[in-house]
Amino acid sequence: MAESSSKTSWADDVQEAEMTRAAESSNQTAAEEQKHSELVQNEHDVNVTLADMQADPNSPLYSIKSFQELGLSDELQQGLILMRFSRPSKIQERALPLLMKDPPTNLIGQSQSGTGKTAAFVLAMLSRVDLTRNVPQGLCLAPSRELARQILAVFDNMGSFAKVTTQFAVPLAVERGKTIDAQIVVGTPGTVLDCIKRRVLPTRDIRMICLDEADNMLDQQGLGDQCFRVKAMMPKDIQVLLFSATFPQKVIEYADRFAPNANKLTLKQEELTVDGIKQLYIDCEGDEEKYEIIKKLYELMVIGQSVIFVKKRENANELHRRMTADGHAVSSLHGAFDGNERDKVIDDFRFGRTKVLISTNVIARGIDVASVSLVVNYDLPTLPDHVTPDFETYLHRIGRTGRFGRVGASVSFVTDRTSWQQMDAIQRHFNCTMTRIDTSDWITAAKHIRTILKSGKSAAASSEQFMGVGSGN
Ligand SMILES: Nc1ncnc2c1ncn2[C@@H]1O[C@H](COP(=O)(O)OP(=O)(O)OP(=O)(O)O)[C@@H](O)[C@H]1O
Repeated sequence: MAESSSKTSWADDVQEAEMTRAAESSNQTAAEEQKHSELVQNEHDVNVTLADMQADPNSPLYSIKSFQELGLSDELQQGLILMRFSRPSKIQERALPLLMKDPPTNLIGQSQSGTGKTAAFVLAMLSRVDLTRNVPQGLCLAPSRELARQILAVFDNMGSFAKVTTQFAVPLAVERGKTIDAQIVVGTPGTVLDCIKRRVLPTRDIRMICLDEADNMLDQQGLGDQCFRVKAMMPKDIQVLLFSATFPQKVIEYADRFAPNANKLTLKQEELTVDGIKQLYIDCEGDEEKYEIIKKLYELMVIGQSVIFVKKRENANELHRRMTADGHAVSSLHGAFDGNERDKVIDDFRFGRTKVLISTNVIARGIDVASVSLVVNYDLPTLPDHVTPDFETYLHRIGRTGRFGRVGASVSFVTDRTSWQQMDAIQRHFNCTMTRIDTSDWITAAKHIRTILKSGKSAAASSEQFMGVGSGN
């Protein structure tokens, strides 16, 4: 796999929600501290009951088949062993036979966050590669550099025994003047389009195109146009795959146009939320109290790993600055960082070298870090009008925890009438209830969160997933 570094900011970023709204800490006495220290263990050590979950017909991880029955080659099955996947999840069990049968048929695949959609399309794409030909045969598009890079790593790991070659296609990753001959190309739409236009990426032999986070890409003017233009340059009979946890009504028409006559695996609205994620909220008076509360939260809780979502880059910078000044080890990531910085920040987080990541929506979708046990909506996500709640982004954000059967919690901050209304709308939309954390009694509040993170029939995968980033990183 050839991946070169990047030194510029990213034109292909997922659009960040552009809205603005954004904190008194009580001093801890020695006695309090002692009590707190009893509360603050890393609670997210996971129990092993994945097998039980996969036997529960109501779980999105349920399956009755084995990977062997899905007709994958020995090399791909070895890749699964490398990844430590013993049984398929529901989406994998359902999607794989549809994707692998001939003649190839388009597929629109929806399943809850963290239930293994990536492996479904990666395995399907790998299974169609003609290993004797060193030409691009599969193309996968993702809305952000981080997600494209993560998907590439899954291709590299799953395809390692089959010796499938891959190429990363984000700005500056494609060597100047060199024609891409890797069998699988993973990138962001703008760069891929550019490579095709410059005739660096030959499309003649591409048989399959997959859009991950398809609703997000097709719904955004810039990204959507780029995706349609990329597809227009593909062979006419290409197999099209669209995957996401969400397909809101307004995107369905685009999806049907992009993937005509597709088989569809979809979810009902009430099936969208993940049971293992406990949704909490904290009510506070305004920005200053909000900051004091988050500071307190991190003083009191040792949280495995967590992501704090804010609305804008400036807010990420400011929160990073304040928390650092107050002695918290935090990192931050957003679209203004250059490619190398972004890779370093996400790798440090992925490999546990950093524990708290403050970010914009740039990592709201798809990013898979198993030990994230808490997601904080420091600012609730909104549409560009800065008022209407962005339901899909909310779901994707909280889906950064509770991956593949793990437990996790999300905490959303509400500070005023508008954010109350947004939270209320989110609850009604997903028919879910967010539980209030009473911050007037921190001992109880911390205990409450701890209990949530420890409890639950939901459980982790039988082992930590092998989730390296691609070779050369
Ligand atoms: N069959 C399996 N057995 C064990 N673990 C699995 C299996 N399939 C996927 N996983 C693991 O589950 C985690 C979540 O998978 P993945 O990122 O593909 O979810 P997703 O459905 O694409 O999520 P999102 O909607 O957030 O993009 C990953 O760490 C992956 O390695």
